[in-house]
Amino acid sequence: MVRVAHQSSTTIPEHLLSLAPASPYVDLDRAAWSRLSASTPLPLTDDDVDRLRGLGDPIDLDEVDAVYRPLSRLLNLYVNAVTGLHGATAAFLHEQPPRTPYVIGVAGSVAVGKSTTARILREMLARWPSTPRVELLTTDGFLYPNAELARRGLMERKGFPEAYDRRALIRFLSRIKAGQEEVRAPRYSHTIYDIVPGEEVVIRKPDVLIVEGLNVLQPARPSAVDESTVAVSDYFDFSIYVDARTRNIRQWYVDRFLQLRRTAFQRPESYFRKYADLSDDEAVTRALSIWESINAPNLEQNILPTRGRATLVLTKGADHKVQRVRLRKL
Ligand SMILES: Nc1ncnc2c1ncn2[C@@H]1O[C@H](COP(=O)(O)OP(=O)(O)OP(=O)(O)O)[C@@H](O)[C@H]1O
Ligand SMILES: CC(C)(CO)[C@@H](O)C(=O)NCCC(=O)O
Repeated sequence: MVRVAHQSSTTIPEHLLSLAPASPYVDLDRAAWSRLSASTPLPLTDDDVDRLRGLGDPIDLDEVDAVYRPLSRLLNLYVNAVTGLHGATAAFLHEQPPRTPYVIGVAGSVAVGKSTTARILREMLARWPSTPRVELLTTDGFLYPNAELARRGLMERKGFPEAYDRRALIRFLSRIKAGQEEVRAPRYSHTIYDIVPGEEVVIRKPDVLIVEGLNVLQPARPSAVDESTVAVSDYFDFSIYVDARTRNIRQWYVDRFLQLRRTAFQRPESYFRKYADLSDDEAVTRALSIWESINAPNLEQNILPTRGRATLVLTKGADHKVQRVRLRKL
């Protein structure tokens, strides 16, 4: 038997160290990241941030200034660069440049704060002269209706990849990218916990479309032989993964459940009406049980493994503030 001596990393020769795979990301702490946009104006006010904040998310103008101002500047540079590239292709082909929306994906766990990130970005990007029309879409609308989930035995798998009509989502995105005048998607309601029959979201040729969802960075299924070999993220020009420690996200989920119990769950049409009258202890137990049986396994098995596919990773601390930003540079 050959014994391999333990070698500390300090003893690895310099020329071998350079062979280690380079990370595709540049890793910046909050202060370094926020210094990158000194000359970019901050277009939002305290009132705007109050309006855009999600339930339980303490985001404030300071956070928007430190984290979202540089991000909106970076995205503005990218949008202009892609427009230039489309112009180059069109000039080469002797064609008019196409007007296709710039598509941004926002991924991350349930309760991590994706929708707040998406709403803030929408507002910031809309203030740039080159992208006045920014639309937002959540992939919740592409969940199968509850009746179909029940038929497939998937009611306890909401948010898992198999609970979505992936083909319909891909069809939707291909129409968006083709520059179709009007593209429609089903509407999901958190209150009734289901697709709303007969209602649609209509997207009309925006300059930027932000697509937010748990599953947006999932790779294509390798076994499929039809259009589903395409991944949702193939339609993205840029993607953001909102990241945090699982134990913090679990806490945010439970806190939000307690808040919803006093608000949305009270509505007669709420699917969770049955939880409205639970005591604090009972509500915490119920929320933890949903978290541990559905949202945590989905995070671990399906969402976290897609983090390395994102263009940008925002890492939040226990106080929801972004502590670290990783930007793909390769
Ligand atoms: N059962 C519910 N009833 C009413 N509103 C809800 C319910 N669950 C979530 N919401 C609201 O809908 C918003 C979006 O919730 P959703 O579950 O899609 O977000 P998420 O996936 O947890 O992501 P994030 O918190 O990252 O935006 C939340 O901010 C919350 O206020
Ligand atoms: C609709 C999703 C899947 C994503 O937004 C999520 O909010 C959800 O309902 N998850 C299922 C478990 C739960 O009710 O938290």
